[in-house]
Amino acid sequence: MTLAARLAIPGRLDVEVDAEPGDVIALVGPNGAGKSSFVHALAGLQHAEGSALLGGRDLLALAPQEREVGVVFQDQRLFPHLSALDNVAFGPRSRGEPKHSARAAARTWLERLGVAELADRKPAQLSGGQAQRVAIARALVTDPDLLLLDEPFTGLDVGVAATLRIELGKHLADFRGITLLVTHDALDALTLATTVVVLDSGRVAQVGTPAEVAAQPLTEHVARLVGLNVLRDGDRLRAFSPAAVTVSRHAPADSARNRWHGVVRGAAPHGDAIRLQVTGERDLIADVTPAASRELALVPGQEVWLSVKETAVTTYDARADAASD
Ligand SMILES: Nc1ncnc2c1ncn2[C@@H]1O[C@H](COP(=O)(O)OP(=O)(O)OP(=O)(O)O)[C@@H](O)[C@H]1O
Repeated sequence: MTLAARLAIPGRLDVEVDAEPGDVIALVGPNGAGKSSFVHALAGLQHAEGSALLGGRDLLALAPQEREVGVVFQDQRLFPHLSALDNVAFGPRSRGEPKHSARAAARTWLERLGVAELADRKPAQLSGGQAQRVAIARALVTDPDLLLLDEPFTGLDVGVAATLRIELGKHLADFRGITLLVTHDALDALTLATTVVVLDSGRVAQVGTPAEVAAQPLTEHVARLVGLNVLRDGDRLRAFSPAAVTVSRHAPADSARNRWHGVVRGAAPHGDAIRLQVTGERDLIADVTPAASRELALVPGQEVWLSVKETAVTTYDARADAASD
C-alpha cells in the first residue's frame, strides 16, 4: 500500500511525502521544523488540510481511531491501568479479535521485543526502555500499513537506545508497511531509514537516500547532524570532513581560498580524535589527534588557523531539486 501525503497547516507546515511499502522514512530537521506536526496530523492528533492517501483511503477523512496506524509517540503513554500484555492486546481486541488470540499475538510481540517476562507488569513498574519496547510491540501487533515513530529513543539510556535501535532495525527490515520515523539522531536516520526527508521551517528542504543526504547535505542542520563542514559559495555548497582540516597556530602560507581564522570554542573527544568547535569568519569543526591537541594547546579561547586542501572538498548544487546531479 502506498502513501501519498500532502499536508498543510497554515503558517506552520506545507509538506508532501510519498512512500512505497517497506520504506522507512526518517524525518529530520531542526526544532520547530514541523516533524511532529506532520506525523501527528497523519495520526489524527493534529488538524491539517490536504490529503493523506494510504492505499485508496484518505486518512484525513477518518476519525483517529479509524485510521489504524501504529504510533509510538512521546506523549502517547501506555494505559496505566492495563498490564503490558493487555496494553499490547488492546489494538487487536478493539479490532474485534477474541481475547485469547489477541493476547497470544501480544505475547508473541512482547517476546520479539525481549520483554515477555514483563507481561503482567503495569506501566508504572517498567523502566523507560522496557515501556518503550512495550509501546513498539503495541504499535506493531496490529500489522499496520503505516507506522509512526516520533523520537522513539529519546530519554532512554544510551546503551538501551542502542540495543533498541538494533532490534527495531530488524523488525523494520521485515515490516511490509510504511514507517515514518521522526528523529534528531543522525545514527537513526542513517542506519534505520531507506529515505531521509529533511524538513526546515515547515517545508521539505531535501529528500534522498541516507548516503546522499549525508554526503551532500543541503541544510546547516543536517551538515551538523552528520558532522560535516558545509560552506555556501553562491548557489553551490562546499562540504568537507572535520578530519580533512589542518589546524595551526599561525597563518598557513598556501591555498588562500581554503583557510580561515578563528577561535576554539569547544573541544571534546570524538572517536580517537579531539573534535574542535571553531568560530570566526566561519563556524567550523576540525578533528585533531590528542597529541596535536596537546602540542598546539588547543583549548577554548585559543586563536587558530584552519585550512583544507581543495582535493578534500566536495562541491555541489545548493538547490534541493538539483541534489542528485
Ligand atoms: N499546538 C500548536 N499550536 C500552534 N503552533 C504549534 C503547535 N505545536 C507546534 N507548533 C508550531 O509548529 C511548528 C512546528 O512544530 P513541530 O513540533 O511540528 O516541530 P518539530 O520539527 O517536531 O520540532 P521538535 O524537534 O522541537 O519536536 C513550530 O513553529 C511550533 O512552534
